[in-house]
Amino acid sequence: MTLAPSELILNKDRSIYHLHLLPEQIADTIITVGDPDRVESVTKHFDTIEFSTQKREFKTQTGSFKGKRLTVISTGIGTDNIDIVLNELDALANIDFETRSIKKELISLNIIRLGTSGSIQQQIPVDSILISKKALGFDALLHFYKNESLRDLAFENAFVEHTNWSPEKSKPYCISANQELFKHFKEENIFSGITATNIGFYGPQGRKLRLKTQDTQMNKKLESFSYSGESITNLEMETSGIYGLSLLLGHKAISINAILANRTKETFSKNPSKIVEDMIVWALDRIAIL
Ligand SMILES: O=P(O)(O)O[C@H]1O[C@H](CO)[C@@H](O)[C@H]1O
Ligand SMILES: O=c1cc[nH]c(=O)[nH]1
Repeated sequence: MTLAPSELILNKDRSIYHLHLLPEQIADTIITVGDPDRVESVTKHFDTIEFSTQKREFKTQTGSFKGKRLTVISTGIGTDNIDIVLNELDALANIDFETRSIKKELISLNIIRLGTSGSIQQQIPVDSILISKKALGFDALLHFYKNESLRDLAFENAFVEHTNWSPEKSKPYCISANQELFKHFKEENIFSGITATNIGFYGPQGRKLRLKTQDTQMNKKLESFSYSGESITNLEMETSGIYGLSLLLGHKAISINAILANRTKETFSKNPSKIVEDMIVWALDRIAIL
């Protein structure tokens, strides 16, 4: 099947539409960060940088760390951007841009998010690092793809019942991390749990400045929810989309976050850049031996 110009969109230089990348410019292991400025916070540790580009919020650098070729890309904020980044990275790896057709041999990328997040459990303090064992998506991204076989429907239904989830919102979807990557990164001093991915930073994460939220008890309900001994630990805005699309496309994904806020204790890190740097340094050493 040939992909039409309206579906697989290439720029004049044959790069993919939003990311502005050519297939040979990405590595098989990709680090995603939300903030474009965080790309260089990662690549400043590299031995060499072979390539840099930026279009909109999507900044990319490919280089080498301890002999391993890595690409670091910023996604900006939200799962709407994750739709673009994951589909375009997959196209770079698995679509032949000359014939505009899907390759016979598909590549599986390692996708590692190094993000920031807010904890909703007392015992997960600011300035800690957390790996997402599962993601619970409050965004609607995955509902636009055929996805039933990937989801933990029993978990989702228990959560909807516990929270009395409004039918006006999209149904939360629950997706697991890649188990191999989860085991590779999990360590004693690193927290793990279920990450809720939200479609906003304020109302959708229960923050109240001037506007009232639809359910003022939502964060308390998230904190008290437990299913098969597992709890929701933290809130951010990309992991569910990364886990869902990676599984659908045959890539391996893990999301690691520096905890900047503790919503239960109403605290925020006094030095957020330090824990983000600590996370980067720790994660790079684990990524180098993947
Ligand atoms: O720091 P990043 O990776 O952007 O992650 C978190 O920070 C942003 C909100 O401040 C959202 O993208 C959220 O997921
Ligand atoms: O509370 C927080 C902190 C960082 N990122 C989020 O999305 N929420």
